Amino acid sequence: MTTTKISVTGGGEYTVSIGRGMLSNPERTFAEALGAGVNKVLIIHPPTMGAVANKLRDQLMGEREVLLAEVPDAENAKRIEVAAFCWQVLGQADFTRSDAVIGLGGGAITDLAGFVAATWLRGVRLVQVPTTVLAMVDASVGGKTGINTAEGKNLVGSFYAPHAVLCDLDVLENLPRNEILAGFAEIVKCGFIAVPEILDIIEADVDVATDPTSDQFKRLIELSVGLKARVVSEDFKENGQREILNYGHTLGHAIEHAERYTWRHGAAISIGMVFAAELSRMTQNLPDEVVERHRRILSSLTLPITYTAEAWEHLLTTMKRDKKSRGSMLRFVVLTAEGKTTILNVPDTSILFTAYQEICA
Ligand SMILES: NC(=O)c1ccc[n+]([C@@H]2O[C@H](COP(=O)([O-])OP(=O)(O)OC[C@H]3O[C@@H](n4cnc5c(N)ncnc54)[C@H](O)[C@@H]3O)[C@@H](O)[C@H]2O)c1
Ligand SMILES: O=C(O)C(=O)C[C@@H](O)[C@H](O)[C@H](O)COP(=O)(O)O
Ligand SMILES: [Zn+2]
Repeated sequence: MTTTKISVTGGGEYTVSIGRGMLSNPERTFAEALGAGVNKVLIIHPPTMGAVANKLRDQLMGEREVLLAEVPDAENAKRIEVAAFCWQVLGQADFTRSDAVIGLGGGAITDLAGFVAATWLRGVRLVQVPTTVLAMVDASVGGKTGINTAEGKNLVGSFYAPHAVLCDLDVLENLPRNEILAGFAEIVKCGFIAVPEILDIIEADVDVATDPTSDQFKRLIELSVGLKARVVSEDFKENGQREILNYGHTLGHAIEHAERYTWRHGAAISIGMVFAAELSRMTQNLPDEVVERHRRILSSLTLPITYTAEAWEHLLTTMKRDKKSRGSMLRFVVLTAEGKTTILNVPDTSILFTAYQEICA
């Protein structure tokens, strides 16, 4: 299989490589990705990637010193204590500005590793090696890094572009099916906000589309990364256009917070997208069939599309802390048509409650 290379220019120039065999035969690919002059590398990984990280360390050792930092799994990695542990490892091993961090894992790990690389000595080289569908199509690209706080999702972070992103599709072989499907929430997001071809491919045959060995799967990864690359290259720091990538996230992040970060990100934003579609129907005359298409496609991926009525007040409180808010004004990404977005300012939250009732279980 040929490796697809997608260029990104936001926050620096780098390439996202999508292919196979990069981890089983890493020496050349990683030497190229790390670039010249790197003497020390810290691989940050979750327990599930321990064996892969060990093997990678052994293969990269020699030319450079390679250390591992195993951190807690999933959202438990996105905590200030875990970032502090990584800073301690870097400090005790005398990492300098010519050294590098590799983020090897799902989106939680690439967000954490990005944050650690952005903050250590105010910025060291970062190579992202995403190992989930979600991290390949979204989290590893575009330079949003961050951790959660008790008050909300990703409330602390920075924009810090990687030096390279390596998506080795072979690593998905052991990714549980529910994680593959959760990652598809972000792929569906790309479909509704800008690339309807994505929706057609999933609808044509959901089993083939979600099979990591199929051509359709690779095409979906490429289409999603391609969209993200275009958007973040134009608006790295989210001053406008980049907000479209937050479709479904205003409510989705509030659900993750309500569930104390135990839910999969993709599951929460699946519900968030149906909510945003309902809001779009009410305010932008988005046709019923587009709203129903959200429900049909997300359900075909076994993703949730409803949430509990009792949670509303908590969700509203949390949504006010969303990064798109300006003062007391809540702002939502909504659709004017399939593939077309706009921003909805919401001075009066009663309309949000009406839309929420449409998604209550
Ligand atoms: N920075 C961004 O632009 C951006 C974009 C989207 C999402 N995110 C963030 O990404 C996170 C979600 O990422 P995620 O869905 O990848 O979750 P995750 O990182 O929690 O990984 C999901 C699970 O898969 C396991 N895993 C990872 N790779 C595996 C593999 N190859 N084989 C077997 N198991 C594997 C992990 O150990 C974990 O249990 C959220 O924190 C979200 O906020 C960030
Ligand atoms: O890259 C972006 O921009 C996104 O919004 C992509 C989202 O899928 C991602 O979950 C992101 O981390 C959300 O960012 P936040 O600024 O709302 O925390
Ligand atoms: Zn997301």
